[in-house]
Amino acid sequence: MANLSEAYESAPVQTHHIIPLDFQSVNHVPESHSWSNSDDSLPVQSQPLVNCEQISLPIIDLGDLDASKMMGQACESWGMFQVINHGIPLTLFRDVESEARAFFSLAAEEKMKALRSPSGVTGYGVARIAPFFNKVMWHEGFTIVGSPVDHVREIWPERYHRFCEVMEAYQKAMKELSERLLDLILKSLGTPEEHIEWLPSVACQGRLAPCTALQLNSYPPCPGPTQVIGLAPHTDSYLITILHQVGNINGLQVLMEGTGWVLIVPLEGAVVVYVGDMLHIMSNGLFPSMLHRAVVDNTRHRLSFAYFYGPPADSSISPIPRGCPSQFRSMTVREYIEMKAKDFKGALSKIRVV
Ligand SMILES: O=C(O)CCC(=O)C(=O)O
Ligand SMILES: [Fe+2]
Repeated sequence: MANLSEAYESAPVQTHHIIPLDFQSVNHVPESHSWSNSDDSLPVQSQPLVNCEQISLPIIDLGDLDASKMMGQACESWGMFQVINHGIPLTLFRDVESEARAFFSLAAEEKMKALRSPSGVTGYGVARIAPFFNKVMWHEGFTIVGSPVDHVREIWPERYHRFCEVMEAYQKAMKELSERLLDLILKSLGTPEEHIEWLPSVACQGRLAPCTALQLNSYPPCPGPTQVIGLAPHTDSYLITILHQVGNINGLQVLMEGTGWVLIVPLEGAVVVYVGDMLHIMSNGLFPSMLHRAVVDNTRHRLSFAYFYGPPADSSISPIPRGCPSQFRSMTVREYIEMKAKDFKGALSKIRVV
């Protein structure tokens, strides 16, 4: 996604919206992080942050002959599903976990050496959506677009190779999985392949690179978990997100119409796949891009890895013609990312035409 950098450069973030709290040095929730009585409010304030309802998301076996149909149904009804038999070795998840833990357990001043720049994408920092809220999230992250080498070498001049190799292997595996999943999801929509030249299955030599990013999320244990929010409610921007939740620590919640916030309990070995805004647009609103958030634990350090996959930066996205009027105008991936970086809550409604 190196070629999307300009979209982010056009919306630089102030340094205080990048530097995370030094979590190791606090034993109470500072006012800046206490969301309990803030105007931002937690959108559905009446909903408990913890002990909320749990749901069983559809679990789809990638080897199932009906996988495409099942994915289409899950995307339509839930905006998400879990995948098993995805072919990603458990050892790869463990390697990413061990590198992520090595990084996030460093002292704050060490992690600061890998800080994201105000107009950059790769590096250490709080979530990009931070400027849109008055309160600060109980979260630190490491975003990787392309290679993290320049940032990690600052910290580990001797052993940065290992971190980079593991992240590269994970990005490669996630890219392949994203493309398999997208082929199946788009098939379920009856997409005429020749209309989408960037589709993996139509891939030809010289194909433009898709926009991808890997986000390592860290939610340190919190002395007041009900006062804080790990990641504030948001939808993801690209086509699909593949999320791996480390261990059996609950955290991911999704806002379901009529029910409220529900917990997506981690399932060992499975990944959660969700529809992002661009797939919502392509499906002409048929597949919802769900609002989701992360809550934190009071004793355990939760990690999650989110991989975002989108079309090449200059390709245009628009609803796939399926006989109904288009709900969205077409725009390039770059334009959409720029809009969302400036107005993350209003971007989708700005391009809605009906
Ligand atoms: O940590 C989680 O469960 C959610 C992460 C997420 O939504 C994101 O990185 O966009
Ligand atoms: Fe997300």
